[in-house]
Amino acid sequence: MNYIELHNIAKSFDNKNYILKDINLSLHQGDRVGIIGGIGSGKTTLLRIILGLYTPTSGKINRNISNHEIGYLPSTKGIIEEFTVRENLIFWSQTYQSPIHVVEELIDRLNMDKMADKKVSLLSSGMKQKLAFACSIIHSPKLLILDEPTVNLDVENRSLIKKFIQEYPKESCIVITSHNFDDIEHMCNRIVMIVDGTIKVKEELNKLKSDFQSSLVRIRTISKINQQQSILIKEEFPNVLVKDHEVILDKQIYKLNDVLLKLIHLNIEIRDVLENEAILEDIYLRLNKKEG
Ligand SMILES: Nc1ncnc2c1ncn2[C@@H]1O[C@H](COP(=O)(O)OP(=O)(O)OP(=O)(O)O)[C@@H](O)[C@H]1O
Repeated sequence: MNYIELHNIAKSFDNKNYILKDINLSLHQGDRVGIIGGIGSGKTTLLRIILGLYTPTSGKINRNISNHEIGYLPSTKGIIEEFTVRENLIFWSQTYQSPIHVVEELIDRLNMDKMADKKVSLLSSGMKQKLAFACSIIHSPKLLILDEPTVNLDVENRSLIKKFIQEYPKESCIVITSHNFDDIEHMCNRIVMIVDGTIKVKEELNKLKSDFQSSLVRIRTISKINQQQSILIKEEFPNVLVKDHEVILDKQIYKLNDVLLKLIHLNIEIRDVLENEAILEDIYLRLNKKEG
């Protein structure tokens, strides 16, 4: 079942510059959709269109879900600063008419007992993030829209939220934006990549990874690659990705041996060479590179 279908959606705030163009996207029951894209690429705008908070400039939206069945974690948090954590949860549970026992369950599952009676204005940004997440799921929504759910969180709480999302009822649909590709890989099975306001990639994560697996090679280095070395590598192999401790190349474009020789020539010590291993971050950088 499709909860929401977007057909040829475009959005402009000033009728001149288009933030989004030609957006076609369906959100199905069971989907875990990761929306990725650079800063200001239009991810939040797209979420707000899905939610009905922004009206598209053109295009058509079909909805098979009521607003009460949707949960939203905005990037700017919708929590009440004057209330305590528990009072916020009670407020949202009453707003959605969900059973009151859910409040205590969430406090327990999300490890919030120590902060439960603290005023929100006294909480750290990570604590506020966790509370905002709890508020967005208090009514067990069928469609859960999470704008950067793990931002500001420490490792422990990030993994708590990720586990919660992984265990969320399978028949729901979850849409997540994040700049943390590792988190997206752990929580999502479909990837939507936005570049220049259009959907550049809309694909199953596994398919995307297997498409890139055959040709990407990662050379990990012991020594840190400095700026000068990076420039020299890029001069000869413009399409490789150079990071502090690794060089990623596409075997369809360059010979592995040629790149290895170059690194050795530049006195860069090699740790190992990993073939057939694609991670979302590399795929994203590579797709962005091609476009640029
Ligand atoms: N209400 C608005 N009025 C005018 N411009 C807006 C409005 N909301 C967003 N924009 C513009 O739309 C563009 C996309 O913003 P959006 O917040 O959707 O990006 P994003 O991909 O979520 O960015 P980030 O990763 O930085 O959170 C930006 O240039 C932003 O300034």
